Amino acid sequence: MSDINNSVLLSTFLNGKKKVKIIFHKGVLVWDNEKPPLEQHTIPIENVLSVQNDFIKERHPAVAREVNPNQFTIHYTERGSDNKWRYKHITLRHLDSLQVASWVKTLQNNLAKLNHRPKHLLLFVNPFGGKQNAMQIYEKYGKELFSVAGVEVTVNVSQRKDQIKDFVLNHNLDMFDSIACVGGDGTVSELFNGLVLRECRLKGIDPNNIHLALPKPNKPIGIIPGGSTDTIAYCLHGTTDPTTAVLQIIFGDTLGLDLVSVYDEHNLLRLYASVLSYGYLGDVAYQSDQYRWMGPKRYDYSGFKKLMLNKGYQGEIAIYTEKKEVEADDCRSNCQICDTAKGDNKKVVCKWETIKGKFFMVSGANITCACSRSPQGIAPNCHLGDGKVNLVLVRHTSVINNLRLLLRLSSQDASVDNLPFVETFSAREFCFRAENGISSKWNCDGEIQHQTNIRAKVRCQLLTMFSRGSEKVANSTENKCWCL
Ligand SMILES: Nc1ncnc2c1ncn2[C@@H]1O[C@H](COP(=O)(O)OP(=O)(O)OP(=O)(O)O)[C@@H](O)[C@H]1O
Repeated sequence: MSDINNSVLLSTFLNGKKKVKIIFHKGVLVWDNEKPPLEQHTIPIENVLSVQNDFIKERHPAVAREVNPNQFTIHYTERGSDNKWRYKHITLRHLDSLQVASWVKTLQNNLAKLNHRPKHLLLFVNPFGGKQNAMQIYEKYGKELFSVAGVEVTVNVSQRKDQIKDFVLNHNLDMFDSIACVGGDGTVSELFNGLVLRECRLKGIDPNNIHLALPKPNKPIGIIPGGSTDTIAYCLHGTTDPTTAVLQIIFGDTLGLDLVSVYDEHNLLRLYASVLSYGYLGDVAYQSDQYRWMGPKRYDYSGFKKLMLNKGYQGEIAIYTEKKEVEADDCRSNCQICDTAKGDNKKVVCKWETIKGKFFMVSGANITCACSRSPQGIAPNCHLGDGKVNLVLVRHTSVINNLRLLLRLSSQDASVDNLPFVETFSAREFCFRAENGISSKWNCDGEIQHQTNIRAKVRCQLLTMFSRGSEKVANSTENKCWCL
């Protein structure tokens, strides 16, 4: 770090025919600083992907490429106000090749110090989810950027459901320093379920024992959205923009994401990262899977049908909590609450509380569950890594109230928690038991879970995710839908 602070460079280069005065000082590149603020560029080295000498253009392909000693390119990124990161580059020329060499060497040395950046990435691609274009997403948005940043990518295209999970469980992953996937929430879920079970196996921990701490997978995980809703990616990065997701992996910065382990009476059923939902959303997931050929529109179709049916489910919910009221704090980049939870080893005193009733929907949200169609999500105050879920209970009422709920879910500003038939509780664990013999399915990160009576426990920051987090965005013009 001290070297970064000590290097100072100041030169005037040519960019095309334009003169560019550029300074590198205290790890920050600044150019165009004589221009109005909006046209200036201030790029910390952490936002630079690479710095490369250019090559002299060869007339014949058989001739080996020769380095141009008078020209180099800085590949860098800038963040827009909409949480989207953009890739840019600037080519700089100088008659004095020593100037060029000095800039390239200094910047490359500074970049080399960012040794948390991935170098060998294992990338899973699910060609089945979303619009079935995950491979095209990688080719279009990922391939070139990874190459510019010097990340060696090994692509593994999944051939069947659960293949990603089986692969990470059974293969040696030592040659990779990081793992990512192109897919939706179901693909991410396969990946982390496999990684946690792998770690349990390696450390001899019984994953079915709810009382044991689950081991953290030892590699950071990246997500490039390629599914239908992509809630996990949206909640991490504040957007489902694929370029942004690729850049989050390249930057190498991470944050801790809670996972929730779900059990029946005897065994671990699975771990989830976004939401475990019973009633309406469980029914929608169950039915919409039969309409997968419709693509993402299947959720709108099944969602509307289930909304009009207005089924209610009798059940008993027990929550384990030290304070059931939810604090109204957003989780953004460098979240203080998640930061505190990370290093917090002190035992909290919790107690069980029971709630009974007839519910339209019961959801244990591990993250806000925001997505482009539901900018606030079902649990707007939920944190990525605070060790708690927000349990959102929607009482069974009228179709009109269900409509109000769904309008709130698709609203940019209003949230569901102040509707009179919605209660939200903060919990570290929860149990659900169906009553009266009529039951729904559980929707677990978009996958159907058939067991009805379950117990769920939050595992604080079990995953290390590639992301710099998100900032609040003022307005969104994206589509709204009926279901979520
Ligand atoms: N090659 C494959 N063939 C069939 N299914 C697959 C394959 N690879 C993965 N899967 C499964 O595909 C399912 C759907 O994938 P995914 O969840 O990524 O997409 P989605 O459901 O469209 O998106 P989202 O969950 O974000 O709404 C997952 O259950 C995953 O396990």
